[in-house]
Amino acid sequence: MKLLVVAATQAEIAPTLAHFGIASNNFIETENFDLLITGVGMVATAFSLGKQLSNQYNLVLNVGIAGSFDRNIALGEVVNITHDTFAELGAEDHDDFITLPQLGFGENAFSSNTETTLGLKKVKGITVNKVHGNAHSIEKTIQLHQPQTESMEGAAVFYACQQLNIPAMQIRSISNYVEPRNRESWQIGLAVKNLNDWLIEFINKSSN
Ligand SMILES: O=C(O)c1cccc(C(=O)CC[C@H]2O[C@@H](n3cnc4c(=O)[nH]cnc43)[C@H](O)[C@@H]2O)c1
Repeated sequence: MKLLVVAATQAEIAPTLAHFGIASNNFIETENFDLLITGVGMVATAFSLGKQLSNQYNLVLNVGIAGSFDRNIALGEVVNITHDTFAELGAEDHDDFITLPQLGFGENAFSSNTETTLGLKKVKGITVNKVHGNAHSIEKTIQLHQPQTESMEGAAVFYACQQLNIPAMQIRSISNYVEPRNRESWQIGLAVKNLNDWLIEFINKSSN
């Protein structure tokens, strides 16, 4: 199986690079898997995948950290985001929001199109350009999309993979709750450690 691992930043997968002795670069080919570091956000992700994604891959695995709206998910928990929506794509209508499908311009939500079972909690995410940090906008987003998690890339990876009909999965570890900005409470170190412990095991299993 040819696997492409996609992450936004090198920091999020540094323990995996160290474990496999891989020198850091934006695109790395190894014997068992390839690795793409896209940069943060959906535009950087789409551009980067546009250059590197091809049908030679049997699976694209998007990994990273994420925020959680759902307090039943612990900080540091690794989850499988199976459904992801471009939450800001649409039009404001005074106090209301018109989504892209409601405008008649196609889909705004994409899914993991693989049945691989991982034993992780399956959750529903949104992808945003602007990380939530305001009580009012958080409430409006919950009413509109009922998300459990939030990242800045996930839906872009699912979108690109759907275009080429390549199976995709999105595995993220929760670094913070989505709440009025409180950066001191983020647990990025714990999230990165747990994500990479999972990733190293997954790569080892899938290359056997
Ligand atoms: O300092 C900040 O405000 C900040 C905001 C977002 C991300 C970061 C990072 O250092 C990591 C980049 C990476 O993290 C994902 N992420 C993590 N938590 C969230 C969130 O609550 N909402 C959206 N994205 C999140 C994201 O996918 C970035 O690529 C620092």
